[in-house]
Amino acid sequence: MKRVGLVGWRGMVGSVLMQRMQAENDFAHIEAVFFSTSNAGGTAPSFAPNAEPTLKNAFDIDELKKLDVILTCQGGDYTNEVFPKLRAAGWNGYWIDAASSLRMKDDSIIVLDPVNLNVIKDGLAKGVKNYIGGNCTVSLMLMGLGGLFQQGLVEWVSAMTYQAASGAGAQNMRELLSQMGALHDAVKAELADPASAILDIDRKVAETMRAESFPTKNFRNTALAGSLIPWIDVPVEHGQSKEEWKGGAECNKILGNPAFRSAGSIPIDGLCVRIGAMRCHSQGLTIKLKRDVPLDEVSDIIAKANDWVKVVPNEREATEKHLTPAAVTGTLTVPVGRLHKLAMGGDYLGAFTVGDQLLWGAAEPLRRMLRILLAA
Ligand SMILES: NC(=O)C1=CN([C@@H]2O[C@H](COP(=O)(O)OP(=O)(O)OC[C@H]3O[C@@H](n4cnc5c(N)ncnc54)[C@H](OP(=O)(O)O)[C@@H]3O)[C@@H](O)[C@H]2O)C=CC1
Ligand SMILES: N[C@@H](CC(=O)OP(=O)(O)O)C(=O)O
Repeated sequence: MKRVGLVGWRGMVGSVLMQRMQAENDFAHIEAVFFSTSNAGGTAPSFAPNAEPTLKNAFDIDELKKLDVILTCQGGDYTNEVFPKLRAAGWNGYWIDAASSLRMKDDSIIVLDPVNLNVIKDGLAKGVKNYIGGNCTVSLMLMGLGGLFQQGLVEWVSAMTYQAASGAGAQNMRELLSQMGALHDAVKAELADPASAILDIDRKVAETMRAESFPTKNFRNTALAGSLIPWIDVPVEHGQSKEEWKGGAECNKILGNPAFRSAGSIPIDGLCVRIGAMRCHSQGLTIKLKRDVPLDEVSDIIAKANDWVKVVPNEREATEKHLTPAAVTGTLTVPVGRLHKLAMGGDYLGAFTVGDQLLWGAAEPLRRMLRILLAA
């Protein structure tokens, strides 16, 4: 049985991972060793039957060296500190990671097996040891539209995103709810009175979200509730945010294409926007097809690409019921809808997709990579 070290298991992504690993009985197939950056020597969680009883120190290179596989959701700072030391110490095990630090390195593969199992298998055969989960927005787009890419039908994509608070972290989810509460509190009396004027309510809400006292520390002094933030992560070249750059860079790497912006890669670009959803990212997509593929064929290709994508008919009721963060949150289903040819021509496809950014966007590709390794 492989000894698998779990780091970051009690964080937000890690907790979702633990839930999924229990649901899929993954712990029956491994000897789990739980690590902590803050509580070494504490009691390890009881849900893993073959686990060591105490938490190990996540910075102890000698302990980490004893493992066959390390699966970490601890974050990029941890990876940057520990991974180079571990490799320098001669450790040759498999490193599976949620953080972005190693994604674009030549000796790592971005894992999303329903889309790139061939790339993963090729990597394993070549002795690649680092398998990194993709950016949530990228993974969710490919889970939804992977079929079109696999059939070689995509010339370029423009993705306009609507990203949930969870992508910014647990504290941001809390802050979003605090903002919602503060807005409601500001107009509670008026809301209880059906005769109150809506423009008075609106004015008070606007004053509240602009006030010094509005809880905005985690969102960099910006209101999200009742508003949106059209910038995610740090600026990079070409006027893009880093989140926007990841769309092109990671998608092409996942698909095994030449590097983004080089000959033979697929141009993928757009604007990434934070909105007041809890943990589902949504994306409005313009897809330039290489030819005018009939819509029923497009729909069929998308639907058959994997077991989780579901095509939602381009109808109002079906869209309202199945193509929203409220409908999708907490599930592995990736609905794709609003499919129609755009006014620009028959080779321009409009689409909208929604996905849980903590499941397919973060935890699920990691546990599936572990199972691929165990089966290899
Ligand atoms: N948030 C997201 O949407 C995504 C995140 N990622 C990656 O995953 C990494 C981890 O993200 P995320 O799970 O959001 O990070 P969290 O902040 O939720 O957890 C990270 C670590 O913080 C420590 N921690 C300190 N206080 C607490 C507490 N009260 N509850 C739980 N853990 C606590 C834990 O380490 P310890 O037990 O050692 O103290 C935990 O493993 C990110 O840095 C990113 O690289 C990837 C994709 C999506
Ligand atoms: N940046 C993403 C979340 C995330 O953690 O992405 P990455 O895994 O690429 O760092 C968001 O804000 O929604």
